[in-house]
This record gives sequence, structure tokens and C-alpha cells, in this order.
Amino acid sequence: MSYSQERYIAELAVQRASILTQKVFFEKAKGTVSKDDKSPVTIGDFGAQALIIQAIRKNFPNDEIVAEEEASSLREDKDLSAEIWRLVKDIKLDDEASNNLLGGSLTSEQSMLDIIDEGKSAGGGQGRIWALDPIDGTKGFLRGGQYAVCLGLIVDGDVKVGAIGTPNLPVDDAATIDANTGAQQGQTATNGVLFSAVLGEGAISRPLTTGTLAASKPISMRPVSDIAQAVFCEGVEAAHSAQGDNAAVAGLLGITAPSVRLDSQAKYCSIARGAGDIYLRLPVKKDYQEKIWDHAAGDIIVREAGGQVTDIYGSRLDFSKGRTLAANKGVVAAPKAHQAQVIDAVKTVLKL
Ligand SMILES: Nc1ncnc2c1ncn2[C@@H]1O[C@H](COP(=O)(O)O)[C@@H](OP(=O)(O)O)[C@H]1O
Ligand SMILES: [Mg+2]
Ligand SMILES: [Mg+2]
Ligand SMILES: [Mg+2]
Repeated sequence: MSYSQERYIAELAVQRASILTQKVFFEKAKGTVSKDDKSPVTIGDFGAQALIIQAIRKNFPNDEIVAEEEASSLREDKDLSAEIWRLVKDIKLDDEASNNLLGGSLTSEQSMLDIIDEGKSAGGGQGRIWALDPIDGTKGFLRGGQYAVCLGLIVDGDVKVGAIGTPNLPVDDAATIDANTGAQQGQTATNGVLFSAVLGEGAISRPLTTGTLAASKPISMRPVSDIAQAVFCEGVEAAHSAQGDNAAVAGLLGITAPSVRLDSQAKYCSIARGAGDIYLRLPVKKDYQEKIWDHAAGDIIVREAGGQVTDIYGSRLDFSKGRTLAANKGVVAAPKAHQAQVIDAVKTVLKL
């Protein structure tokens, strides 16, 4: 199975949702409500989720969807719901045929709320399940730093397709990046990248602003001959990944270069295109279960770019356990040839 249509729709859906997130950022309509886990959730998250689920429903009506957000808080907050609808209703791709392929514009505020709630699948190891993070790195988004619109397709527990839009990453693979690159500039000719991968077919990227698959080029991790020369990509939020443990692992590996810090699955994308080599997400809270939407698309993009993605024990991420990666702890992504060495260092530091 080639999954070419799935990749095509996923890319267009992510591209369209990214137009919304940029609009939300630049209109400063960054209203937030608090979810149970106290993470900020914005107009952009809800709106992007509605637009992407609409595209999946239109093209693959029988598939299940595991998405991060749900509309219950919006149903209670009429003003926020109206504001999201105001921003979402006119979002479209320039190309009319592509836009129609995604189902055209949403028809009403009520249908928008209903569509948002179609992402409540319990997930699992059977059938076709899309994992959607409408804005990953919400804190980066709010800061004007890195964030990502992420969509993966899991079939019988295995990730087959991934697409990630990173509106604030530089188009140039070699450009210097930090947590705030892209802030205030937004999606421009030099900013905004769309990454995708299909199992067995490699990973590709193209500018997010310009149309078609034809603009895509293959990407790959850079060769690392000496692990001491490698560069870490790490999160910004100390609550999401244990920065002291990360530093101890770097020390054991002889790595002296400062880590590149960025929010969201932009970390997976960065190492997949050679703008960094190793992504460590060592657990802060012992009982935290990573969410499948935080990793599905990034996992396949890195593996198709020549990397390996595992948990802290060296086991592949298991997307068949439901909405979370219940069988895994943390994430370690590295060039295939160096994965075992990095895991050894992680085990030493974490005393596993
Ligand atoms: N205690 C925790 N440990 C690890 N990840 C966490 C966490 N609490 C929240 N997260 C997740 O971390 C994601 C952001 O990752 P990063 O720090 O790499 O940018 C969040 O995604 P959202 O921003 O989509 O909510 C959220 O799902
Ligand atoms: Mg969140
Ligand atoms: Mg996320
Ligand atoms: Mg999110």
C-alpha cells in the first residue's frame, strides 16, 4: 500500500491549518482557557483541529481520529467559540481545487464544535487511526517561538504516514535555529517548512507557503562519525523533559556543543534534516504517559530520514496502546548507527 493519497491529504490539511495558526498569532487573538492539565489551549488549537478533522472526514470517512483537544469547554464559553468561528470560517488554501478536496469551508459554528469532538477515539492496535496534535508546543506558539501542526496515520498499531507543519522554522536546513527563531516574522519566504514521510518511502520537506509536492526534496539525518561532535535538540520546558539528566548524558558522550532548544515536534524535524543529531526527552515525572499525538508524525519522519526512535530502555515507541504511549517511558531519537551508544549513556545516567 503506497499511502500516497493519505500523505497528500495530510500535507494539504496541515498546510491549511497552519494558515489559521499564523492568522491567530498575528491577530493576537491568543485567548486561552485552562484544561485539566493546566496547559494553555488556544483559539489556534481548536480551529486547527476542526480544519484537519474536516479534511480527514471528507477523504477517509471510516477512519478513527485521536486528537488532543475536545469542545466541551468551548460549548460553555460562547464568546470564545464565536471568536474561533470568526477566524476559522474563511480559512482556505489559495488553490480552489485543493481546498475543495479538503471539504471547502466549514459550514457553521455548531458543525465546527461537532467536528472538534470527532477526535475522541480511544486508539488501539487495530484499524486506521489518525493521531492529531493541532498545535504542538502550545507554549512555544504563545511565546512566538517554535510550534508544529502534527498529523500521523497509524495502521494496526504502526505509523505509516506523518506530516508536520512548522510555520516558524527556517526553510534553510542549515540556518541557525533557537527557541525563538521565527518569532515576529511568521510564515514568510524564508520561514515555514512542511515535512512528511511514508513508511518505506523516505522523508521529504518543502516550504510551507508554496504549493505542491513537486517542490519537495528528500531530507536525511546528517552522518555523525564521532558522537562527541553531535548536537542535541531539546525542549524548552523544564517540566516536559529532565534537562539535568539530558546534560549528564551529553557529558558521558563527550558532547560539548550547546543544545538547540525548541518547543514541539520541530525537534524531530530538525534532527531529520541534519539541523541537530539527537533528541532526548528524559522523563521528569515517573508516571507521565507520553501522548501518541506528540510523537506519531515525528517518529516516522525521523525513522525515514535514517534515524531510530525509542524510549529510554531502547524499545520502539508502541502506538498500539491507546491514546498514550503506555508501554514506553521518555524518548530517545538518534542516528541509527549511534542509537545503542546513546541508550547506554541514558541507562547509566538514569540508573536503569
Ligand atoms: N510532564 C510532561 N512530560 C512530558 N511531556 C509533557 C508533560 N506535560 C505535557 N507534555 C506534553 O509536551 C508537549 C510539548 O512538548 P515540548 O516540550 O517538546 O514542546 C505538550 O504538547 P502540546 O503543546 O501540544 O500540549 C504536552 O502534550
Ligand atoms: Mg496541549
Ligand atoms: Mg503536543
Ligand atoms: Mg497540542
